[in-house]
Amino acid sequence: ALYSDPAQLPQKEYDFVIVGGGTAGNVLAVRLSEVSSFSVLVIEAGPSNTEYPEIAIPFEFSSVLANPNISWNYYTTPQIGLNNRSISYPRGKVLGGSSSINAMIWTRTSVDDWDRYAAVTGDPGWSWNAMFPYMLRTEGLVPPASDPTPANPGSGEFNFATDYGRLNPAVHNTTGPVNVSLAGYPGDITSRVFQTSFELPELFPYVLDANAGYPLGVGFAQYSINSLGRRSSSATAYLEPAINRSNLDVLITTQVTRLIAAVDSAITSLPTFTTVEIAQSANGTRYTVSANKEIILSAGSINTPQLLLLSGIGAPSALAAHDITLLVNSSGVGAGLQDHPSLESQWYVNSTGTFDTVLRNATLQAEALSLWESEGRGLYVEPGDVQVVWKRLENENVVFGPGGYLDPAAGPSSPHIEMLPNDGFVSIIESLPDTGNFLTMVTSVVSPASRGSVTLASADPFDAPLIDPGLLSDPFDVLAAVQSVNQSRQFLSAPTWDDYILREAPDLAAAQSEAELEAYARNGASTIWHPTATARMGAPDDELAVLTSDLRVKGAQGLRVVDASIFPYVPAGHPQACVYAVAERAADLIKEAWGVL
Ligand SMILES: Cc1cc2nc3c(=O)[nH]c(=O)nc-3n(C[C@H](O)[C@H](O)[C@H](O)COP(=O)(O)OP(=O)(O)OC[C@H]3O[C@@H](n4cnc5c(N)ncnc54)[C@H](O)[C@@H]3O)c2cc1C
Repeated sequence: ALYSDPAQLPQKEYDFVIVGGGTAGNVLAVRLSEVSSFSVLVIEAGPSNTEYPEIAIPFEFSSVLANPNISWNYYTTPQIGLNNRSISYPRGKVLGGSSSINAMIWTRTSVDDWDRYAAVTGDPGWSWNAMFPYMLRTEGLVPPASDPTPANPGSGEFNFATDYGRLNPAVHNTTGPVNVSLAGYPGDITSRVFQTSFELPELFPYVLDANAGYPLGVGFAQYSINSLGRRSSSATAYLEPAINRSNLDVLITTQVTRLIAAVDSAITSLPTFTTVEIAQSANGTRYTVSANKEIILSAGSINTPQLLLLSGIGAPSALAAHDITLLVNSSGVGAGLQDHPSLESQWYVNSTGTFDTVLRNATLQAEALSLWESEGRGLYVEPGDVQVVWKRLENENVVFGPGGYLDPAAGPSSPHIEMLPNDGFVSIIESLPDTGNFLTMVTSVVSPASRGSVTLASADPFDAPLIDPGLLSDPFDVLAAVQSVNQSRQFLSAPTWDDYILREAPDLAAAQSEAELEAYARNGASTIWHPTATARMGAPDDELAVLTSDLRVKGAQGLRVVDASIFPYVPAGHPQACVYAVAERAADLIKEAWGVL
């Protein structure tokens, strides 16, 4: 059942206490409560997703992510690589967590990404082949909104209405909880993006399905969106159907303030975490709830390291600075934050068919919203993009050759760069100009070399931690960001764009020399919101690994981390599908540990 007041909770003890009803937390809640003898409590700091119906509208995601009632409203520290700018750093604070506020792009990344996780942890269970069944388990592929025709491979000329060679059904599952679909609205540029892969096949080959482990090329993006054009989140896909289970309780609008080790911990060699302290506000009453079996931290890549530190798990100096008693010496907590720097570059286009036209016209917006509501059709069923381009750097041999950079990508199947062609003006920094129609290339460095950190600003759990993603702090990432702009220009040089592209937006047009492009990147870059690796798993002898490969906190008992913090490297793609798959595997690891699998 759902509770919003800790005083109303029917039990003080559960087998499993899950901290965070977000992407991973809800998967665990549902999988663990499948075992009728387990009792499970989820504690979520934010409200219920059902109180915010706009969460369901894909096209509204940019206002949803900025809604202060369902986000932690974080900012980064001044970023040296971004000319000392502090940038907004939204994280979901609502049931579903960031899966309720994200841009819904669904990518499993590459074979090499997963095989690297297996290699660095020494656990073959994290390899692509071993994780593939979990990627399938979480997914329920459905036809896109307003497009119920089954897949029908085609090639060459692209016709949105009849050509469905847009994914490979053999690598998908139709029966899992999260609805995944292709974009349900054709947009203005879809056929030209597709055509580019035929006009420049050496540079931008067509890839039928980027979720088959080999993403490089131009392909149709997949989204966590259902056939009615509604967002599918861990709240709607996992939690809602299970919320009435008698062995599952969910407590919302309540923050876990620290984890408490059992008093008799001192007599065992490792502290055993058995209890969570919770509160609804900084000065509110503190309550406690206990876990008979395990506490599972699924608070996300910012709040998980914050909670570990607040609970005495971290580097001795980081804890001493805030007078927190050290229980577990773990210097990797918060240390390895990795994120994807992104840039938005705009071109003026010779069309009125982009979404800019709708965004400037309240009547058209109301019509689009009503079409979405009544029929699940039209512009509002997708977030503004349809396809995605995954690329490695040009002149790789030069970039990574003798005297060059170390290649931060996991291997040859992993991209360095992502390009997302958007059907209108998209910018985190500027608002929509009064006139003109646009194409935006949202580009990101998806295999970055930079790393940053999450540290405590104070010992008060209601204070935001210090978030330093280190964006563009490594020179390789600057080079890759510059190349992402060069490659966008190359992409739009295909003949199919000749009668469509008018000119570059002024700030882009001014960025021509290497130095100008670097300045353009540093002035314009932000994040595509993929922080990871703040409590990473690793091999037993890896001192900076916070977790063993079965996601237990090293040096402690009774405590696991299951969320985006666990990745040793940021996945070279959008991480949500990876987080779901990790949580599915984690549920099996936990069931196995307690003898029910
Ligand atoms: C704006 C945005 C856009 C994105 N776009 C995409 C995309 O298009 N595709 C993609 O694949 N990925 C995207 N991502 C990333 C992806 O959504 C995340 O990597 C993923 O959802 C993280 O899952 P998680 O379980 O680690 O954390 P979350 O889903 O964030 O869950 C953590 C939960 O824990 C709760 N919590 C935190 N601290 C506490 C506490 N102390 N007590 C109680 N509860 C707590 C939070 O409120 C939250 O609900 C995006 C992210 C954002 C923010």
